[in-house]
Amino acid sequence: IRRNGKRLPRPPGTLPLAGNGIWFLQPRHKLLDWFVHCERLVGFSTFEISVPSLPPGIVINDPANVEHVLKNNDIFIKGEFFRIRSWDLFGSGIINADGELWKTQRKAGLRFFSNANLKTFIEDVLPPILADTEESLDDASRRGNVIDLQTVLLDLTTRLMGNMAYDMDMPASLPFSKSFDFASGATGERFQNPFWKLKEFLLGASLRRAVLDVKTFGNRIVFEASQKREDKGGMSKKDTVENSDLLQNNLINSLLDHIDDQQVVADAAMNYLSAGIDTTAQSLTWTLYLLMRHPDAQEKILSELRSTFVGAEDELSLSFDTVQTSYLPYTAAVFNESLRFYPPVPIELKESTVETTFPDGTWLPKGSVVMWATWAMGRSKTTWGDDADEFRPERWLVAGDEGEPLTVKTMSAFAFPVFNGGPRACLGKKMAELLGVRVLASLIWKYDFAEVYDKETTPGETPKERRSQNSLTLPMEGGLPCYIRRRDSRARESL
Ligand code: HEM
Repeated sequence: IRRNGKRLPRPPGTLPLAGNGIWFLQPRHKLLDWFVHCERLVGFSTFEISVPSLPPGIVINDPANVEHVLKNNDIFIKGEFFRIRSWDLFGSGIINADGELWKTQRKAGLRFFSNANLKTFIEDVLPPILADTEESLDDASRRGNVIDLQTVLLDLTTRLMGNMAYDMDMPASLPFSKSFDFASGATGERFQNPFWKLKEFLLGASLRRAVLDVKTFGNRIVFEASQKREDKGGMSKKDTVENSDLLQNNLINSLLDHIDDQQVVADAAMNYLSAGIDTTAQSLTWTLYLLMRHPDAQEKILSELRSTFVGAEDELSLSFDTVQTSYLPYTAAVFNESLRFYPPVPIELKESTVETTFPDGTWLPKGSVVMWATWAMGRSKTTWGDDADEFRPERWLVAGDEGEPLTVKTMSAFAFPVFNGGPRACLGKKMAELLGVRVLASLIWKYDFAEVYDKETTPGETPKERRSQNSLTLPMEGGLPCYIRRRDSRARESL
C-alpha cells in the first residue's frame, strides 16, 4: 500500500506486531470513538491500519475516495472476508452477495420500492400499526409507567416490514427477533475479534441456536408465501407482475418471481427484513433521544406542524404528500441531523478484487480491505465545520428565494454515506425517510417524552451521552427508557 511511492501514515500507537488490533478488541463504541479520533488527526488523508487476521487495509475519509469505492462495485466487492464472517446470518442474501446473485435480488427489490407501494405503505399499512403503538404509549402515559422506546419502535418497524414485505403479522416479541438481535451482535464481533473461531468453537452453542431460529423463520416466510400463491390458483409470473393489489406487489412475491432457488429466496427475505427493521427502529430511537436532550428542536417541530396543519386537533392529516421533506423541512432536517450523529450502519468495509489507485493517489493491491466509518465522517469538521459536534438541524436547511419556503439540503452520498451510494445504495432510503418524518411528526405532536437517566446521574448534572451496543448496526445499549405524557391541544398551544 503506497501513495506517491511512500508508505501511508499509520495511526498513533500502532504496535509492531499487534498493529491496531487492540482497538478492534475493545467494545465497538470505543472503536467508533477511535475512528473519530483518527479522522480529527488526519482529516481527509487516507491512512493504513493493520489488524491481526485482517488482510492489509486502509481507512478512507475523503468523499472522493468513498465515491471511487461505491461507484466501482466490480472492483470493490463484499468479498470473502465479509462473507466468511456473515455467512451464517445472511447466507446468499443481498447483503452478502456479489455479481449475478446480487443483481437478481436487487432487481426483485426495485419492483417492491415503487412509488405506488411507498404510498400504500404510508397511507394504508402504517396507520393501523402506528395506532397500536400509540395505544401502548397511551397506556404508559395513563399509568405513569416507564416504557422502553427502543423496544416499542422495534416492534413498530418489525410489524411494518413484516406486513408490507411479507403480508405477515410479525411482532418483535417473536423468538426470531431476539435470535436475530443476538446473532447480529455475535456476527459484529467476528469483524473485531481475530480469535472468533476459537471462541465460537468453545462457546458458540447459543449463536448456533440463534442462527437456526433465524433460518427457520426465513424458510417459514417462503413457505407461507408459496402456499398463498398456490391458494390463489397458481398464478403465472406474468399475472403476478401485472396484478396491482397490494398482496401481489409485496416483496416476497417479487423474490419468488425472480429467483428459482427457494433457499436463496429465504435468505433474501431475511436479508431484506434485517436491512429494514433494525436500521429504521434505531434511527427513530436516536432521533427521539436527541430531541429529549434538545427540547428547543422539539418545539420547532411542533411549531412547524402547527403552521403546516393549521387548526389540526389530535390527528394530523399525514398523507404520502404531506410527509415529503419539502412539506416538513424542519422535521426532515432533524431526522438527517440524527443520522449524521448516529448512522445505523456505522462502519463499512469492502475488499478489492484487483489492484487500484484512488483519486488521492493511494495505490492498493488486490485482496486489500477498505474501511470507512460513516460514524466518523458524520462528525468530520472538514465536512461539517467547527460546530460538527453540535446538534444543529438548521445546518440542513436552505433558505428559499424571496417568499419561497425552506428546503432541505442534499448532501452528496459520498460525503454523507449513511445510506451508501452508487449501484449498491440502500434500496430502502426513501421508505426510511418517509417513515422517519411520518412517525416523528405523529409522536411529537401527541406526546411529550422524558428520558429516565441512569442511577449515577445526579439532579442538575448533564447526563452522560448514551452509547451503542456491539452489533452490526447501532442499537442503543440498555434501550431508551422514558416517561411519556400525552399532550392535549392546550399544552401544544402554550409551548
Ligand atoms: C435509516 C434507515 C436505513 C439506513 C441508515 C440504511 C443504510 C443502508 C446502508 C449503509 C446500506 C449498505 C450496506 C452494505 O454495505 O451492505 C444499505 C443497504 C441496503 N438497505 Fe438500507 N438502510 C435503511 C433502511 C432500509 C430499509 C427500510 C430497507 C428495506 C426494507 C433497506 C434495504 C436495504 C437493502 C436491500 C440494502 C442492500 C442493497 C444492495 O446491496 O444492493 N434499508 N442500507
